Amino acid sequence: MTHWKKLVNSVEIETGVYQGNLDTGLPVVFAKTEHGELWISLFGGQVLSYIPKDGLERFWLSQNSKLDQIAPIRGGVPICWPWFGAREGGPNHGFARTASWKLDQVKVGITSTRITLVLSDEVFRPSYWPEGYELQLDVELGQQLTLTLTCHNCGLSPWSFSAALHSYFRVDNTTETMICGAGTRYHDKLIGQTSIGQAQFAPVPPLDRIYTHPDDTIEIKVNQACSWNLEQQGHDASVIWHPGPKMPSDMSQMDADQMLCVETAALGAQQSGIILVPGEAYQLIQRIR
Ligand SMILES: O=P(O)(O)OC[C@H]1O[C@H](O)[C@H](O)[C@@H](O)[C@@H]1O
Repeated sequence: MTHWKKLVNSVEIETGVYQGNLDTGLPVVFAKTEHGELWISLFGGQVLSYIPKDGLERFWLSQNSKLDQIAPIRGGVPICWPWFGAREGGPNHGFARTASWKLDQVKVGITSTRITLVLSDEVFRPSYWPEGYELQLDVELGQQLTLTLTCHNCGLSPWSFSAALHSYFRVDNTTETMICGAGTRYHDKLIGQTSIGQAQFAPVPPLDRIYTHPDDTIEIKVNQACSWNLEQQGHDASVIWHPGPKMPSDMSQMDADQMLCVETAALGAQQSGIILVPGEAYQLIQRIR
């Protein structure tokens, strides 16, 4: 779906990089370079679309997503932080995906363009997360797209977090897609137990799996002729999700068959979180080709 790709009030802030709004008011950054096109929402610090030189959209964005700066955006690459999944007293997948990030810097280099967004406790410190933190998201558009999420502990005491780059990939047809590199061992969230599957498989929705020994590269074969490659760093798990027919209200049967979430996650041992001490930083990286 591309009907949302209209930029209003736009200003070119660096060569080929524009800041503006969608007609829903959503603040966005749009980049068009020799390497392709990229849309990023400042709400959620979320990449919404990436079309490299081959002209093929890598990310799925729900036709039903409101893009209203209130609800999480269903598509692209939401950032789950400071936790992945549910936690009592706070929103599912944490607050980073519904917070307003700031555009910090744009660097146009010889081989790539890097757009940096930040979110920190100075701007958003909810009562259920009173910790000192700064998040930095570097989105680098070069021969591939690289997303680097850096989490800093700027507080005075250690805290525990988990995180995911919750990428929604655009595929031709979910059930005809082949996944390779996720590993074989996973926690099946639908039945609440560990299972062992095939190293290469076609995802049949509904599925909600936390793969605990993924490779550094997962191949998503979208059809006979093409594959998306997802390289990961800093992760200890990869999540594969599709809700199947009982989908959330911001998804529709119309385009749900073209979606598959393959997510890069840092969850800690037995999904118990990762401890970050004051002054330390943690990086989670995705590279998409
Ligand atoms: O609906 P959301 O809060 O965006 O969550 C969407 C999905 O995210 C992940 O993939 C989880 O593993 C799923 O359990 C969850 O349903």
